[in-house]
Amino acid sequence: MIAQAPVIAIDGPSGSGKGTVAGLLAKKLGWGLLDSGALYRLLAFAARNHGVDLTNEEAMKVLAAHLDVQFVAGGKGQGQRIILEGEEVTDSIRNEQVGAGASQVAALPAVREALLQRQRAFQEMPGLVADGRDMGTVVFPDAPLKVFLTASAEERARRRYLQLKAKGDDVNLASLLEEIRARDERDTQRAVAPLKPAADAIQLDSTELTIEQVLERILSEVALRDLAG
Ligand SMILES: Nc1ncnc2c1ncn2[C@@H]1O[C@H](COP(=O)(O)OP(=O)(O)O)[C@@H](O)[C@H]1O
Ligand SMILES: Nc1ccn([C@H]2C[C@H](O)[C@@H](COP(=O)(O)OP(=O)(O)O)O2)c(=O)n1
Repeated sequence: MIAQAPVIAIDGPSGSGKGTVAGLLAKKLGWGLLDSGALYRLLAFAARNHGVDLTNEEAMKVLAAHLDVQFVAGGKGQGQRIILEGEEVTDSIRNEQVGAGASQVAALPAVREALLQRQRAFQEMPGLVADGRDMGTVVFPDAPLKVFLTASAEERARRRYLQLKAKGDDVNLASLLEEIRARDERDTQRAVAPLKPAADAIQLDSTELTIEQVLERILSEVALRDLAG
C-alpha cells in the first residue's frame, strides 16, 4: 500500500483561530494548507457575482463543481492568496456578509458532496494542514491528529472585531457577536457534517491562550505522534 500523506485537521467555530494557526503550522512543517472555509466563502461570493440564489441547491451544486479557483502560496510572512475566475479575492471574501452566505451554502448536502473530492485532492506529501468544520469528522476521518479549537463567543467576536477594524472595515462589536452566534447555531445544527468535535479530537480552548501558545500545544502533539518526520 502507498503511504498517505499525514493530515492535521483543525476544526472549530468562527474566530477560534483555526486559519491563523493552520497557516503558521503549515509553514513551520513545510506542509500544504487547505482553507476549506474559503471554498464555501468563494461559492457564496461567486453566487452573488453570477446572480445565483444561495438557496437554489441544484444551481449551487453546479457552481461548486465548476468553481474556478487557485490557492497561491504567499511569500515570506504572507498568507495564501486566493484567485477566483482570474481575480484576486483574498480580502474580499473575508467579511461577515460572505461568512454568513458561506454558512448558508454549507448546509446544502449537494454542495458539500460536490466539494468533497476537491478537498481530498489537497492531501499530498509531505503532509497537509486542513482547517474547517468537518475536516476531522468527514473529509479526513483518518487524520492522525485532529484538533477542535474553541474560544468563548465574546472572545471570538472581539478578535473578529479587531481583525476587521485593522482592515479598515466599518464594524460593530455587538452585531459581530450576534452574527457569530447565528453562524455557530447554523453550523452546529445542520443535518450534514455539522460542526462538532471528532470522537478522537483533542479539544483546545484558546480563550486565554496566545496564538504562539496554541501553536506550541499543537506542535507538542505533532511531536508525540512523530508526524513531522
Ligand atoms: N489565540 C489567539 N489570541 C488572540 N487572537 C487570536 C488568537 N487566535 C487567533 N487570533 C486572531 O483572531 C482573528 C481570527 O482568527 P482566525 O484565524 O481568522 O479564526 P478562524 O479561522 O477560526 O475564524 C485573527 O485576527 C487572529 O489573528
Ligand atoms: N469545512 C467547512 C468549512 C467552512 N464551512 C462553512 C461554515 C462557516 O460558517 C463558513 C465559513 O467558514 P470559515 O472557516 O471561512 O469561517 P471563519 O473563518 O471560521 O469565520 O463555511 C463548513 O461548513 N465546512
